[in-house]
Amino acid sequence: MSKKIVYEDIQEMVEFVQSKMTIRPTVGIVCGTGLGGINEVINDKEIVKFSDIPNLPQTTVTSHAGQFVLGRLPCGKEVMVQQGRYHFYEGHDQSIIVAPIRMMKLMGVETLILTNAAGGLNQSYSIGDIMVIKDHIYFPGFAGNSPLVGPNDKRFGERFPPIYNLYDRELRKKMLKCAEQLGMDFVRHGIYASVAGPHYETIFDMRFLLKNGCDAVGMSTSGEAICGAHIGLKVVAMSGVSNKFVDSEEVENFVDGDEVTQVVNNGVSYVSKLLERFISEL
Ligand SMILES: O=P(O)(O)O[C@@H]1C[C@H](O)[C@@H](CO)O1
Ligand SMILES: Nc1nc2[nH]cnc2c(=O)[nH]1
Repeated sequence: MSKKIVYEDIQEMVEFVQSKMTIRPTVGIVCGTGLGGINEVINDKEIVKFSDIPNLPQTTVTSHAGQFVLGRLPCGKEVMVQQGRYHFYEGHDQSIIVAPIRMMKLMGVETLILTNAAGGLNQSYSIGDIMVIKDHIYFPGFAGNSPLVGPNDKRFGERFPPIYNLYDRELRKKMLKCAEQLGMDFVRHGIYASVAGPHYETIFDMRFLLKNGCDAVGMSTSGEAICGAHIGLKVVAMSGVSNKFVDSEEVENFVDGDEVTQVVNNGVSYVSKLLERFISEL
């Protein structure tokens, strides 16, 4: 387990990044597996690798680049893109997983957009659909693995943050409206089950999640969202559906890691189009 990152560490990281960058972002984007496409439309790019920033380890997931890209979208908004994230299953302390979110806040970000690759549970979903996250069930949090466990530093936020409207209602409405305007009828609105991984689910895991109202399942996002709300960011999140639950005991497997990246890569242009429109309307 890596060391715990405290407020002063985040300040040091932000000072380092700001000493090298001229962009002052108001929107933060976390790119999930295969969802780095927004970078292609960013102008005036400034890039810093996680491994160059004090206190941050490199990500261990091959499809996650491990860098921040700062720059300007065609609409003029300045953004900070986290290309690659830390996952709980990599063995990181929770404070590492959420450190980039806390950095974003100290750098001036107001709106946080989280993306991920997820398995579709809802049988009306298709591979390649995008799901705007309405709410989540955060299983690691139930089991005592919230990023907010431990001494609370008030500079990050209050001890008992209410998260009733975690995935901000107004932002979700705006995102869904943008999807409609763009004619993206494959954009859904559903419930994300966040599990620890790294193993995928058994048939009965999937049946349990589905019965309890979950539409998609993945291994990230919820802790980052909670941490974002704790520190005062407005949060919106979406999943790219990379595979689909097949409820049959005859099927050998319904998901494989390489396929997840491949499928999401194919849908990237849609995700970045949607994000570009959404950010231009913030
Ligand atoms: O970072 P995300 O949530 O997109 O990554 C998902 C979850 C696992 O890392 C991996 C499993 O397929 O993809
Ligand atoms: N836990 C989990 N994570 C995923 N990420 C992409 N697909 C899946 C899936 O089916 N299950």
